[in-house]
Amino acid sequence: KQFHLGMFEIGRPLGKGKFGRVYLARERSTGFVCALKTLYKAELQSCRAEGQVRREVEIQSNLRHPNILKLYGHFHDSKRIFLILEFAGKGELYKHLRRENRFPEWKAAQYIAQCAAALRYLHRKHVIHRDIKPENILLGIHGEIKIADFGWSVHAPSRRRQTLCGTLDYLPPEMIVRTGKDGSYNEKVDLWSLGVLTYEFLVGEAPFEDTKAMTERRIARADMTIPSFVSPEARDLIKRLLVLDPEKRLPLEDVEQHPWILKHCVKGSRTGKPEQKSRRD
Ligand SMILES: COc1cccc(-c2nc(Nc3cc(C)[nH]n3)cc3ccccc23)c1
Repeated sequence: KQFHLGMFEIGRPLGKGKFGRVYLARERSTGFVCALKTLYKAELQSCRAEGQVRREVEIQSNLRHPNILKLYGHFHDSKRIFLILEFAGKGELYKHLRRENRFPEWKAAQYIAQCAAALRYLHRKHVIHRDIKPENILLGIHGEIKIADFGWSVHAPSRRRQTLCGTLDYLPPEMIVRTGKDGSYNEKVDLWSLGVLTYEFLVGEAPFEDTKAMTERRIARADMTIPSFVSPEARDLIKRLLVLDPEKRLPLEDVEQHPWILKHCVKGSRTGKPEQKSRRD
């Protein structure tokens, strides 16, 4: 299907992404609301990120899962590339996390269960996300998780080529120090990141947050302390994901069946969750 800018009514800018801005948009003929992400070609060339964007489009446009942000299509003009993306009504998860400081266990467990389901779907398609962190997760209008930003995703197994920029907090040991026989790694990197995400949801900061050098050292030793206010069940899950040996990390099927997840995610079970009032947002 051919798309072009004239097909869309551009709404308010939602915010600024890495290589451009994101706008609310409506497709004129159908009234369909979406998010239009603009990427400036010049900037992509200067950061040699065209390959990442090509991969993002190729991978994300073939994915269909309720917890993965849909990419409906793309087009470009002389200066920009446009990605037509699903609109997630509640925006960036990390803004909610910063505002609330940390999530109650029932909310964190529901988010982690949805991330695990999305990762299971990705891994079945041999796609590694490689960049699971609050900044790359959006929230749908009903508070459901939408994993976005596949700029770093690749087909497994893989060897990293692009130098890593931005935070190391979420990277597993095997992506920091070349221990793997040929420095390659597999989808188990996403299991480590899921452990970091669980910790950050419950504690409000990443487990290895420190100076760059110290973070690398602490990751390489899985050196973290879990505060005493974290429940024993949640602590158990974190410890089973933040394991140095990728092969010994808890598989996603077992994450979804973990006592901490079942306690908070199975309908009607004792969750201690405040009755969900039908709040007007
Ligand atoms: C930096 O702040 C940014 C950047 C990009 C998007 C938002 C944002 N996004 C969305 N939804 C989206 C975004 C995409 C690609 N699909 N659905 C909703 C929001 C609501 C309030 C504030 C901000 C929002 C913020």
